[in-house]
Amino acid sequence: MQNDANKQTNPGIKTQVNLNTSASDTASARTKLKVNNLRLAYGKDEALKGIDLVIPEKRVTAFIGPSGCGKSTLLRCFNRMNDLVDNCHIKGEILLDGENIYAPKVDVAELRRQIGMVFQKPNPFPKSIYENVAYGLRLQGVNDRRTLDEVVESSLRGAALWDEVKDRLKDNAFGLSGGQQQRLVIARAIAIEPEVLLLDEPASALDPISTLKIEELINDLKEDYTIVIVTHNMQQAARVSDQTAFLYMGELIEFSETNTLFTTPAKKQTEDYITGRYG
Ligand SMILES: Nc1ncnc2c1ncn2[C@@H]1O[C@H](COP(=O)(O)OP(=O)(O)OP(=O)(O)O)[C@@H](O)[C@H]1O
Repeated sequence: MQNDANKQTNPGIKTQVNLNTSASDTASARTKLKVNNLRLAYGKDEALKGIDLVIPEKRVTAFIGPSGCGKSTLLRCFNRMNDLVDNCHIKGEILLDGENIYAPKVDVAELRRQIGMVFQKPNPFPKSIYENVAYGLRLQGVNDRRTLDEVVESSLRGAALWDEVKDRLKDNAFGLSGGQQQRLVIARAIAIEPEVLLLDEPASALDPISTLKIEELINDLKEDYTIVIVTHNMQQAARVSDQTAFLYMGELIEFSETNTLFTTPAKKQTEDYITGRYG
């Protein structure tokens, strides 16, 4: 999905790249996810045409590219969300810590616990702030009050929301602002201790200040989690990610360090896209 207000095609991008992680940092990172010749078709329409990609652990990887190029489809493959789509055919493999997540023996519910997902529009449950965060643990059968209290607090702190909600934990989550709701959803995701967080345009429905908070949060979260983010906003990709994949019409055109991709792209198609010539 696309939010034109956030769609950035500003050639000035080159001055705003994230300089936090060097190429050698990423090169030395352990591989968390490995995509091997991944092909996906909705019916007869190929949306992913043989993707190969390595996602390093505890780094932020961004997917960019024009609308319809397959960013969200690729993201959804990592926790098998596309399994829920009728007539969706997938070939190839995705290895999580070396194990193919598409192998028949894989427990998909457990996979989705390990690989959490946050969507474009905040989707808290119609419950209290506390119960939103406790939800996953309760599903796992945890009902001990002290354990729940501890996890709710640490998850809300982890999502940089605790100070804003600690005195209103029993209030309905719908009373929070959009940006707070999105951080609540992130708290709900991290409460069950995933290893990977998939973020599908997590800030595109938010105002600039909430967007900034989410970007700061992403930077903090990568200490503990492997993060993959889809964004239309190239400045955002440049600010938050360590490496960036540029997709075009179902193909991975270029994948490199974010600094490199935005300053000296290897492919003309990438350069055309980041300088706003199409997209
Ligand atoms: N559930 C679906 N059924 C059929 N076709 C789909 C489905 N989801 C996506 N597609 C198609 O797959 C292609 C890739 O879509 P996808 O949403 O992954 O692209 P995207 O790059 O994330 O786009 P956007 O930036 O607009 O969200 C598009 O042609 C889209 O129409």
